[in-house]
Amino acid sequence: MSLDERAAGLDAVDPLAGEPAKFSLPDSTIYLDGNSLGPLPRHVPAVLQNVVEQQWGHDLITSWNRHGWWEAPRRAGDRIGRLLGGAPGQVVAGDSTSQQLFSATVAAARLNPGRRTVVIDPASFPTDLYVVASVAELLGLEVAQVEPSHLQHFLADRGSDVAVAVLCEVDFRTGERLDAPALTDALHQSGALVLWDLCHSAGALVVELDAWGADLAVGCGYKFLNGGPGAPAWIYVAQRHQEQFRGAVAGWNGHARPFAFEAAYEPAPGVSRARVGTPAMLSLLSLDAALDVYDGLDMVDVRARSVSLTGFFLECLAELAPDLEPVTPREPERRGSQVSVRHASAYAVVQALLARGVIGDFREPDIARFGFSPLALTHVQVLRAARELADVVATRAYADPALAARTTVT
Ligand SMILES: Cc1ncc(COP(=O)(O)O)c(C=O)c1O
Ligand SMILES: Nc1c(O)cccc1C(=O)C[C@H](N)C(=O)O
Repeated sequence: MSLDERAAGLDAVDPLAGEPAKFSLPDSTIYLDGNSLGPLPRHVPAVLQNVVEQQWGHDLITSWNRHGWWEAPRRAGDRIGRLLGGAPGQVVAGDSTSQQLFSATVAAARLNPGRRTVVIDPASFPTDLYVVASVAELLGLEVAQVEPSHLQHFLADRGSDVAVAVLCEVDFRTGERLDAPALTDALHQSGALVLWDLCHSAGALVVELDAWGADLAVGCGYKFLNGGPGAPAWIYVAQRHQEQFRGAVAGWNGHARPFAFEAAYEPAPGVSRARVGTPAMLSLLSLDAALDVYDGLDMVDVRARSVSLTGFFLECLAELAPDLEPVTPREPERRGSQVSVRHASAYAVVQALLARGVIGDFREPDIARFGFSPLALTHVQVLRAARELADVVATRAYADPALAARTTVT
């Protein structure tokens, strides 16, 4: 069977074949960067227009009550929680991932007093490394950079001093996925807590935070959750830790009685205590609206689509560009919703693809990265993207010196 027939066949039997129509993307574009900025769900502009003109413009301050603005962080949080295997009441949306990570790391150190080490994977997204270093500096803790494959060994030696490990489930460069339940268990056996960064998981992978027994987790709203540029992040605090949870910043939105305007801080019951200040409401309501796309969907089906799209891309590359080196694991359970390939001119390869309407991104030093929004793409588009990539490599279209000049920031 030809690749064209395979692509058409996969789209024809796809139980979620109607999902791509929910997104607004230019016809001329194949968008493979949903792990940096998710595409725009078609219905969101109308919702935002109403938020701006009716809620802000007309209903003004009454919208905090009338349009549920005050509850929006918890409302969006519960909707995100459902996608992460978290029962209601454990997730709240707000702030950036970096800020949530900072708060969650501080909270973890406080939840596990007497232990002086924070473990982090050196391959983490850099903000995680910076945040953990700044928490350690502030609280007088020590940072240990440990590769996940060495974690068991490290814990056998120094586990009794580990307060928390901060781990990204999916490597943002390679797309490799960790065995989160096994690592969570190993850390718990040493008495350590785990803080999962699920930026590259939420909305694309089957995450089971409650079933894993995760302690804390954070992630962003603008990647696979499609909340829009700069959409708020979120934090998960397992029910069992909520009464002791104290984040880095005690702000009035997290107070037990915010509108009593009391001088002394008393944390709100439950996960609301992880709120800090006034949320960026337009962005939060954009995220909340974008989450409608997931209503009624089971993450098992979403993940099946992600595996099918990424697997088909790998299959196409194996046939069309056999010399290209994928760095993403071929085993579906070991990869996120991303395929990365290594190429000495990866930056120029990505630029050449951009000129042909295929949007991926480049990651230092030599990675061309393609992120698959599991609901927005078709297998026919995936094949077209693979053909363009194979052609760019085979014809050395990337060798044009104009493409090698580093002119972009992302
Ligand atoms: C794994 C990971 N963590 C954290 C971040 C940073 O998030 P923010 O910019 O919301 O702080 C990103 C992406 O920017 C990321 O990929
Ligand atoms: N957050 C981003 C931004 O504000 C601008 C450009 C890119 C981003 C990203 O999210 C990058 C992303 N975390 C990555 O995995 O590379």
